[in-house]
Amino acid sequence: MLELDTVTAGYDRRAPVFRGASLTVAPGESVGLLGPSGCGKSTLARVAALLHRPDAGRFVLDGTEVTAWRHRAPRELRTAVGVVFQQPRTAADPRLTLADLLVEPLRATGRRAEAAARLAELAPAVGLTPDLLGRRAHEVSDGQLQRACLGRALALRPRWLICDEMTAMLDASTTAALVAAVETYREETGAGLLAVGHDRVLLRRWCDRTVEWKDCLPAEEGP
Ligand SMILES: Nc1ncnc2c1ncn2[C@@H]1O[C@H](COP(=O)(O)OP(=O)(O)OP(=O)(O)O)[C@@H](O)[C@H]1O
Repeated sequence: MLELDTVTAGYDRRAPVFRGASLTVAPGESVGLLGPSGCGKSTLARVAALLHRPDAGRFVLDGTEVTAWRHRAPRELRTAVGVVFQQPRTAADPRLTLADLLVEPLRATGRRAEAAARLAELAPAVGLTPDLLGRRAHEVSDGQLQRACLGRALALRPRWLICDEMTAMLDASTTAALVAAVETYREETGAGLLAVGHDRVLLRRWCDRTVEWKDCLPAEEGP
């Protein structure tokens, strides 16, 4: 279970972006989080991806309360969550070839020996042909780079996947291919998904249920 319970977070403790947001995703479930631009969806997604420490509230992942974020988070929690962002250009190290990008998490966790075998599975799973694997970020399209970023997120076989506007800048066919790659992975592994975005039609079609941002927040005080 992924449980965000009355979380307050932002970038200035005196003026948080949101207060008291709650959201739960069951194992194997896919939840789409919809809301207006700037409300804080990405910030909440980053809390769930162990990338942003909240100011208050609880985050419980598979029964373990998270008390440390980013590099301080225990490895078994960090590797349980894969994350894909909107902008592959800012999320990918430009020095790496797509092949190295795909298996970067294996190298970072001391599992270099598994890299070749995992690469052979990941590249076709995200639709990257062998000719693309030797190229660097500046030599591929946004869609091709985003495929590599999705592959990287799947490299350690996470139990949870967080897709923050993963397809916002992609065309319809690349969007469909990336959604299909996520769903194939989920069918194989039973992973849960939190997909954040504005595209109501896409998220309703993709996810088991969608949640409106306002429904994550506490009901307003009565008059
Ligand atoms: N690193 C940061 N430092 C300071 N403020 C930030 C930072 N990142 C985001 N913000 C601000 O926090 C607020 C919420 O941003 P966030 O990206 O979480 O919203 P969002 O709902 O995901 O928006 P969008 O749908 O446009 O991506 C915005 O006002 C934004 O300007």
